[in-house]
Amino acid sequence: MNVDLIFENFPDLSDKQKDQFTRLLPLYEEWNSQINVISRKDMDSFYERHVLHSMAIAKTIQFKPKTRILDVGTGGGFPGIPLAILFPQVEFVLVDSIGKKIKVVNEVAEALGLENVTGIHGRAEKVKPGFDFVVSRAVTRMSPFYNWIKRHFNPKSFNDLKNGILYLKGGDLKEELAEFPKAKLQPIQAYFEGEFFETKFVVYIPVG
Ligand SMILES: C[S@@+](CC[C@H](N)C(=O)[O-])C[C@H]1O[C@@H](n2cnc3c(N)ncnc32)[C@H](O)[C@@H]1O
Repeated sequence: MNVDLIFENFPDLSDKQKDQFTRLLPLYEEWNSQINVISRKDMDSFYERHVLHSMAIAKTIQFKPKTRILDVGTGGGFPGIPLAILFPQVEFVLVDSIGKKIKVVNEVAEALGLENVTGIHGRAEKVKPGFDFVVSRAVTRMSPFYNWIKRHFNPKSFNDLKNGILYLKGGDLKEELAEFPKAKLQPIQAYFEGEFFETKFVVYIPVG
């Protein structure tokens, strides 16, 4: 599984973006040998499980330039780094409570020349508000997550979707999302082929 998977699913990438996506794998291989940010067994399917999965958000919404996005619990930079490559005019703040993961985020962003990425070491609850969207993957259940970030949003939206949360989640979410009647689930399988995506969704919850 290589970077062609990304090029096939996003055929309009510029040469610069293609180069950045191609360089992601060797960069993460290098960093992962020093600091474990991606499970080693997943490195074989890095472009599918991490990069393409993160980019499902971009099939749900095309962020407009100057949109501000917070990636909560980004770990080594997912979904924030692939989205930042895809939307160079959009500002991304990637936060994680583990400092060494944020070191990897900032090193990868610098190596790729991603001037639209800021990595912050800290807790999501404490980040200064002012975002249009919060993106996330594999951090916690929606109820505590919502409480961490519900005051982080700009009141007005200029995108095609109202400001809110875009969360990559899997499994049976009926119970978890029962208290969020406005939640919309978009199956990722509608965008990408592959067994990995069969039970996964982009969950969108408007906030405010
Ligand atoms: C399972 S990892 C997922 C990392 C990344 N989103 C991904 O999908 O590869 C969960 C991450 O959330 C971070 N985290 C948990 N609670 C947090 C909080 N309150 N604020 C910031 N980061 C948090 C952890 O440090 C960890 O790196």
